[in-house]
Amino acid sequence: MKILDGKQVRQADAYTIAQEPISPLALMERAAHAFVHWYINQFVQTRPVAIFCGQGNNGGDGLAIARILSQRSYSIQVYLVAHTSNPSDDYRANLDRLQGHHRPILLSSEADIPELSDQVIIIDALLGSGLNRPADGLLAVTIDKINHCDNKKVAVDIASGLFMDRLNAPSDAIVKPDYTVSFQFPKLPFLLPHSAAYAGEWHVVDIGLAKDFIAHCDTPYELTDYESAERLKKPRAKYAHKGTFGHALIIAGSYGKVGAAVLAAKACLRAGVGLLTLHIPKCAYEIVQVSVPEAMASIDVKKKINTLLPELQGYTAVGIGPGLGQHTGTLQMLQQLLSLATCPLVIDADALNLLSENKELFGLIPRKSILTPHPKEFERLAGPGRSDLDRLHKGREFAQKHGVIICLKGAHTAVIDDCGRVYFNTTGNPGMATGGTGDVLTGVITALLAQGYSPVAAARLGVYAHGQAGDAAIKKTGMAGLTASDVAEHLRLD
Ligand SMILES: NC(=O)C1=CN([C@@H]2O[C@H](COP(=O)(O)OP(=O)(O)OC[C@H]3O[C@@H](n4cnc5c(N)ncnc54)[C@H](OP(=O)(O)O)[C@@H]3O)[C@@H](O)[C@H]2O)[C@@H](O)CC1
Ligand SMILES: [K+]
Repeated sequence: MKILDGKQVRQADAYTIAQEPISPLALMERAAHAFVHWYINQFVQTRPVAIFCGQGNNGGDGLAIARILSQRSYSIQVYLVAHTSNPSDDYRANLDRLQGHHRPILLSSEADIPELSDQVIIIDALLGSGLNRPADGLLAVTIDKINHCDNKKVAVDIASGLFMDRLNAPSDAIVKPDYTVSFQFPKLPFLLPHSAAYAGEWHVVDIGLAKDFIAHCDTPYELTDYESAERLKKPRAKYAHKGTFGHALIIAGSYGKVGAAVLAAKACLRAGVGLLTLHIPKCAYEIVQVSVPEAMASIDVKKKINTLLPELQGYTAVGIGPGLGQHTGTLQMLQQLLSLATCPLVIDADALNLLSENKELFGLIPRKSILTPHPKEFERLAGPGRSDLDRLHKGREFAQKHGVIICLKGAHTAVIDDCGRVYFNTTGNPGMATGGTGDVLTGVITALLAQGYSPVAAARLGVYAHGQAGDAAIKKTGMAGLTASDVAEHLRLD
């Protein structure tokens, strides 16, 4: 699913109106019905509804939603905030249509803002994607009051006060909803850590904007959702043998961090690799042979760290990093690997830290290698970002400049390809913020690369499957109890 900017959404809107054709008012009605369809599946009729409306089209949606809910026997009360001398035509039309069903209350000062009982659900339709300055005056006061209620809150399209395409200042008044029901597309701030709190749990509803327009819309931002993940998957052929699914080499582990190598190996096998060799220091030999009997071991000359690059011939993908440590001998091995590798690599954890400390090695990284930093590791690589958006721009620049793919890990891990396109992941949960899940991810992506997936597909599908495994695992363990081993165990690539 694509993520469009405000201008593109307006263009999609105008194109649909002209080509379908459909009147703007009928399109607003369709959007309101799509919202209500979601709403009635979520909240029972016995919960009263307070709908706060502005005077743009977002407010028009709110009024249409109020009418449709009232026709469905929901008990509603509309509160209007007059913030412009020029209300939109479709706002006016829906205000007319509401007459006979319901009498809205106009809020003209702070004292008019109602105290709501706990049972009331708040629908926020004050401001939408047409926000062109921070909310102030009575709008800001109303937003503040809404935020101070414990009531459940649902934003129509986007939380009032949240900019779609630019950063808000920390002091801006923005509704903090429990849910956002977004029309046709998610908005970029839903995917960024600092603004995600202003989206709550977000849902996208189809309002029938023209599919051909959307298909041709050029945007750097997309989601990896269920449909796109399914499209990325390659079926496993009936007459396949273990050679069909590649031979992965994972270079991992050091004294005290052998577990990282084990986790990466288990995940690699669960993600369907044909053969796996683990290159490990001597101290890890017995641990690995016992805990991952399916993997072959390549043993380093050193007891506690990896220093000697094995012969690379025959491997279809190489992953390096989990539990590696940052010893000088290991750095030399990494340098050798970067120079000699003929296939793309997966570079994680300590291998990334070694690169950050030795930036002159960037030029050696094989093209289309996959780097999997968490935000701190990314800052060490590319410098600090002033904001999430700035970090994302830095990621796009870095990926293009060095011809690599970056998995910038977070709640919505961003896979950034070497053309600067960004694919936000939609699976996973906060339980996965625990030691070892990164090692599991390295194993999964290395397995997919080894099986012949393109690096971008391996990164997108790997990140998606990793999150999906975390989601499956918490059904048994709960969020707090989730371990990286649970994630590895619940991986399912078909
Ligand atoms: N294609 C779709 O997806 C569809 C979208 N639809 C809906 O339309 C919504 C977008 O509608 P919209 O453009 O009218 O914007 P919206 O935010 O309601 O109002 C903007 C008005 O408020 C004003 N204003 C701006 N900032 C302000 C501020 N801080 N404080 C005070 N005033 C401020 C500004 O006027 P100004 O005061 O600048 O003259 C402007 O007139 C979208 O979110 C969705 O809900 C559906 O109906 C159908 C299909
Ligand atoms: K809103």
